[in-house]
Amino acid sequence: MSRNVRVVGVPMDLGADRRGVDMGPSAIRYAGLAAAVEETDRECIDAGDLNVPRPETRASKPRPEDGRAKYLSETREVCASLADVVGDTLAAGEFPLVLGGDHSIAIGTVNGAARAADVGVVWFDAHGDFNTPSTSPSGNVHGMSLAALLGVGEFADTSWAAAGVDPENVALVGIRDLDPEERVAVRESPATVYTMSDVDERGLPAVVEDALAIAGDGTDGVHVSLDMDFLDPNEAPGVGTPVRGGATYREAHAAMERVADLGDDLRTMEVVEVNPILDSLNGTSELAVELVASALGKRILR
Ligand SMILES: NC(=[NH2+])NCCC[C@H](N)C(=O)O
Ligand SMILES: [Mn+2]
Ligand SMILES: [Mn+2]
Repeated sequence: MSRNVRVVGVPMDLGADRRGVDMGPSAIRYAGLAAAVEETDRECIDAGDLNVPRPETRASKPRPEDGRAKYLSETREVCASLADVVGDTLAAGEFPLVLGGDHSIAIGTVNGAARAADVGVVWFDAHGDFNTPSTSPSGNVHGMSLAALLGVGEFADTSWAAAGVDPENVALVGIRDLDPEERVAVRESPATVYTMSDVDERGLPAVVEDALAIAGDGTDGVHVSLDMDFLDPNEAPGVGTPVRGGATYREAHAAMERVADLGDDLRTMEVVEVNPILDSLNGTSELAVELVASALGKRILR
């Protein structure tokens, strides 16, 4: 993967209950992203941030068509522009690196990635993000994004599903917190779920190798979605929905080193859910930068 990297920030917080995750792109840049990318012998072009409506200035009433999902229409608009940027970046031969923002933006990234190709997805997360408006206990769209882009449940009737993504080519890694109905939905889905118990039994590198093989099987490339709450909160405290028992620092690096082994088959990547307000001295952003570098091929000996 020797393409130039185009960074796209999406200061999105409409899909999460907390303000602050909108500052993620800025904090990740401040933690040295461009220099870390350039250390992997690629040019780092920063496309700036997409425009995201602020919750304080939205039209006062929620739109009835959004049902129980908060800011669904606004999220749809942001994701449509993100999909355009990602699609154009790929068409220009560059590598799109998307910075969140909450995880709802994955709907846009994956739609862009899948616009001109069949893609598989590896979803590193404590959560399944497999709720739908009717199953979500919170109404937060960041907990529905994977279901939305796969067209699960009510999302089957929307145009959210990324056409080029077959759920058979989707693997979730690190899962340890599912809502009751969400658990049923992931089990019924053809997507493969590697929970933290699988990681305990088999080790993370072996699990990640299987996940990447599932995503790459018969597809044109792989999208990697890294929710920073995949990591243990001791390592990554700056996230809105922390869950104990996550990946360690070393496991996360080992996982991203396997991702780097994809080479040119790594099509797109996003890092989401960094919330600098909840962080300790920007450490979660610094870790996000390190993990991006590992995914782009940085190694200890070079
Ligand atoms: N991308 C995330 N951090 N998602 C957390 C989702 C939490 C919970 N399952 C919900 O749907 O509200
Ligand atoms: Mn997530
Ligand atoms: Mn999560």
